[in-house]
Amino acid sequence: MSKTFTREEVARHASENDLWVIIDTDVYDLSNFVDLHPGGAFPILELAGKDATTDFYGLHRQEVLVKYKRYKIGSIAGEKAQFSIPQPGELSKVPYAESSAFSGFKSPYYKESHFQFRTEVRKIMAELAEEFRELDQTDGKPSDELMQKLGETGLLACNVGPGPHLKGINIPAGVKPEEFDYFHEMIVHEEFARVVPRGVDDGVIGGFVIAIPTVLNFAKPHIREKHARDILLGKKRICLAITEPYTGSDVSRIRTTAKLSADGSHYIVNGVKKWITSGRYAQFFSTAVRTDKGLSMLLIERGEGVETKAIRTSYSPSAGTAYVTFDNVKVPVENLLGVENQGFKVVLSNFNHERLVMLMGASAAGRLAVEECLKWANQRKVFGKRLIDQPVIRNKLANMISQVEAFHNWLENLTFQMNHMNYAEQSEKLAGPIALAKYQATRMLHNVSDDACQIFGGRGITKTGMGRYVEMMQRTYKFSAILGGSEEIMADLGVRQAMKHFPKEARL
Ligand code: HEM
Repeated sequence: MSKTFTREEVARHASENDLWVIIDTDVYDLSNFVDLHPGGAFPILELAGKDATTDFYGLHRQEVLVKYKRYKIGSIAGEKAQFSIPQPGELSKVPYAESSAFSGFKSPYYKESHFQFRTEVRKIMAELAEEFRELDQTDGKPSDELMQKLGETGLLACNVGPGPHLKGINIPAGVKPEEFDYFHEMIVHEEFARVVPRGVDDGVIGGFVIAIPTVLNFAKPHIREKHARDILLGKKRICLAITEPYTGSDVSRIRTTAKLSADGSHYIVNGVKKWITSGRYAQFFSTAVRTDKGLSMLLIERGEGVETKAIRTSYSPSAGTAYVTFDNVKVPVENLLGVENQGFKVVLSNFNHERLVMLMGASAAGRLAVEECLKWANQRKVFGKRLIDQPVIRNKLANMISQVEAFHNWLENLTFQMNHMNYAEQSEKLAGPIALAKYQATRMLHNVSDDACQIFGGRGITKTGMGRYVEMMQRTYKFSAILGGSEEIMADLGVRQAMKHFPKEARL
């Protein structure tokens, strides 16, 4: 049992060398920390021996108390704590912090297994949270151990939807592969977005999510057998190499060539690729090339003639964004993905899923901004009042909440359609709505991020501390508006797809 003290006892420890403070009902001995304190000694000295709760929560995130729990020596006798530190896996009780089904509202979409699954995934992610955050601060590479841990927990494989690739995978909460659906997948992306800074997330799963389906669905069976499992278990890494300096969304204009050797045993690949997410870390490049009569996809293994160098983007070096050069790279013909000259089919095949993944992450990112702002507005005091007591702040929050909720409801509908349509129907009916939803998602992020930053003020543009999430969001949300089909192309595609189904007989 932890020690208890009276407030009078704490008050007796009020000098620089013997310095205790009370935060909520816990007592901290900061004598050895005062000179190490990142905020300097002065603010703590002023509160030596006193209750520092209000000042503490005005300046620190609660996670600081978890990180420095070694300084806690006990609690105040007979007093009940006002604030609780969430346990791993626990859902937030802040209004709108969880989607409605997870905050006590009725929903037609989720079964018991989804609730258990979220709890387990949240626990796993909580264990890794500090490591992810540090990667964003240090611009580090997601380590092999981290990738393997994600692989072992089954979470990497759960990032790419339901399907035969889940056979033999240890899915959290004991979900059976045949039970796993797109709502389970949504939960995975939401939980990643809650914990993993956006750029780091791209370094960890961004490249993988868009590339592994090309192997699972189009590689020759023996090539799939040889590599897919290692990639799903985080032992090897893969990226998708399509865009080039000359062409982003306009895939038909790529210039990288693959010429068949005279004996027909391999292709010789030459060309360059740009903005390749996690390319710096990848052993495999699922690559769009120009063959004699069209576009083809090849699985290229890192080796002689393959070079990657870092592109300095604004979100995070941890994303491993690369400029890739292929210089006379020999690729065995068996590494062809799909059919020669029909690579477009491979490229297009995963667009709906890739965008859906981005929507799921975007939804959770917007929601987390709401939670952060509600907490901050409730605890931050200015001009003698809490921020939430200012109508202008409540108006911004209303704007944020309504956009997040509206978007999430659409997303749940689309996810439901994914669960109940076969691949052909998904391709036929969902490309337009998913494109429009992506357009809507990134407009939502733009607005939410802007409001959140104004609510957090200087902290919203500071990488560490109270506003670190909002700063990260400001710095990264644009990536979702550009990658996976730019906002403008998404909007246009959505309307063009709708017009394909416009009835000829309809007139105003
Ligand atoms: C358990 C006790 C405490 C711990 C572990 C702690 C730890 C920290 C840490 C890690 C930071 C850096 C946060 C960042 O990244 O921006 C910080 C900043 C700061 N702390 Fe503390 N602190 C404690 C108590 C206090 C108390 C009692 C005060 C009194 C007011 C205080 C005042 C400050 C100030 C003024 C800053 C700078 C905040 C800013 O840059 O906006 N701290 N503290």
